[in-house]
Amino acid sequence: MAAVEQEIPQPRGRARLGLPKGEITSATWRALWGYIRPHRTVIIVSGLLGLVGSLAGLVQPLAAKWLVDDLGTGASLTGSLLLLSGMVVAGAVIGAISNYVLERTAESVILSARRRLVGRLLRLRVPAVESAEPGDLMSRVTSDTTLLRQVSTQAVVSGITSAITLVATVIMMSFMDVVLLGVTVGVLGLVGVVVSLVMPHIARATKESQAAVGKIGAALERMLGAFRTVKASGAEDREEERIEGAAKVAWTAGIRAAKWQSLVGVTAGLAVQISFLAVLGIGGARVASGSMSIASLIAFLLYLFYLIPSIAGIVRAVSQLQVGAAAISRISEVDAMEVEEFASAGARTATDEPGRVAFEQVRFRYRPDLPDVHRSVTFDIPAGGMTAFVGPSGAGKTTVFSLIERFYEPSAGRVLLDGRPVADWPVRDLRAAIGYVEQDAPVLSGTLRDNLTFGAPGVGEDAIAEVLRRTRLDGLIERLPDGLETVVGHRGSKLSGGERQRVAVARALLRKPRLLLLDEATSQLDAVNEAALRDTVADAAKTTTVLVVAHRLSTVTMADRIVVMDAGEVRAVGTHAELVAKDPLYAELAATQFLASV
Ligand SMILES: Nc1ncnc2c1ncn2[C@@H]1O[C@H](COP(=O)(O)OP(=O)(O)OP(=O)(O)O)[C@@H](O)[C@H]1O
Repeated sequence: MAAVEQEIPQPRGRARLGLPKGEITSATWRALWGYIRPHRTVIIVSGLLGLVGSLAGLVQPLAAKWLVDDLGTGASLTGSLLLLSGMVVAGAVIGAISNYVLERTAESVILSARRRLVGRLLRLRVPAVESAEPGDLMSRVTSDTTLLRQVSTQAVVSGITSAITLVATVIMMSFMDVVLLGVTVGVLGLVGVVVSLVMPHIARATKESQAAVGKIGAALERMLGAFRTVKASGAEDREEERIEGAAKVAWTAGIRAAKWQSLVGVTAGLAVQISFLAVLGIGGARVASGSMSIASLIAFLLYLFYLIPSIAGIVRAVSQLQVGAAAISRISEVDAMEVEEFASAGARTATDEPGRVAFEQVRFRYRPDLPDVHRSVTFDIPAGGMTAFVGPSGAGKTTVFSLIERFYEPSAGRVLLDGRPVADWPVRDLRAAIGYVEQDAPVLSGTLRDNLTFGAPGVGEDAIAEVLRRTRLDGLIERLPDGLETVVGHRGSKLSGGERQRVAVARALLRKPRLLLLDEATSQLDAVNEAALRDTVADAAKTTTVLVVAHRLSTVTMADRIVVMDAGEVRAVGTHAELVAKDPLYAELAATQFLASV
């Protein structure tokens, strides 16, 4: 049959997970709007509350002016004092409520960002994850999302309310004295120039700092993932240096961001002080010349002080936006990574019949820059029974399983389950039909029960007991004081290698697979474990199709058929006896590689 040429999906991860660029683009605004949109009503209401609080404060200088005017005329101060106090209290209460609502909303923004990211990470395609660092991906969920807190609510609201308050204050000032207003605006204009020059530096430093935090995560994951190897290799000091190196980069970038932020803060503060002095000097002269009243000067000065929080609010908002933009772009990079289509809920097909598997001239390589692992693989495996895949290390045996599970797509040819190309199966339905035991038999942290029911949640106690018996794990469970509730440690470190394998097999069997893929461990098992596993597999082969990447003679001799792979091709198919007689490579493998485990 003719090979079907297909594009190899490119792993887009690494290319996209580099150091992000510095600018705030329209994509940043779009992403920011995406985070804010579900909470827009709450944000607008609390923003309005904040605005009311700020504007209530604006009346204070006016009340102060009336108070001073009243002092001059000898009228009663009670009314003005009451108004002033009322304004202060109302402004403070409204401000506090608005602040609480905003903080609460910000936490909700972080939660929904984390939810979305986690959902996305779990659905990424295998090549996309392989081209990224797990620790860096983790830091995007934990650390970068935290940076959304301010930008998503505080920055937006305080930026807008501060800008409105600033405009209102300036209008009020213009009623007091236009000349003094001109002086003030002139000085403050300088702040705007400095701030706009400095902001991109803050964005860049923050991005570097976050990227370094990602590197710390990656380095930690590497170290903790191979903790015993690190210790056994005496590599503690070197690993420490590595992690410290990333921490120092984060520190340097953080310091740089802090430097620029301080510069902005100082500039804003200085500008206000200078305008104050200028207004005091020029205003004093104008009062002396009779061009304005002392009450207007006092009110103007109060408005000037009122400008401080507005300016600080705008400066803070812009700088938070820079910080948030760094986080948004790192999070958006995960959004850009390739995910699997999950159209179906993972339903089992109606049948429980053993599956049929076929490869038709399959060609595959892991990355475009790597050589073909499968050059032209063709085989046909009928339903039921046990088929062993053998061949030298690196022949592409495990890759056969990865292609059946659709972790990768072949560049040419077809992989079929039940005569239907796996590419046409909804991914979840396809995987629901398969039980897969990887070579290193991963066991997850948690209890034995968690691990057993991982692929079949809700499975009954009887089914668990039955599978435990079949995998000879019943004895182990009885010996353990906590039985099925025993915590197995990180990656099952509290279990022996053989036990881990049997737990992985039991987990796969509990899914009642129509196709069981078993990548046999290359490590030697003791006689009891090996016999237990062999019996389990032989037993499973009665009701399901079992494919085993075999490393043991005991496995191949009981196989119904053996597929011999070499250099990305199938070179022979037959039984043990047939292949020993007709295939020199198999005869050699049988005589050398497998003999050790007889
Ligand atoms: N994720 C991957 N990315 C890039 N190359 C890979 C990847 N997985 C495997 N390879 C390469 O593909 C080739 C075939 O690997 P595969 O695991 O299928 O071999 P195998 O026949 O199962 O070997 P073994 O008997 O040692 O387990 C090897 O050269 C391996 O280095």
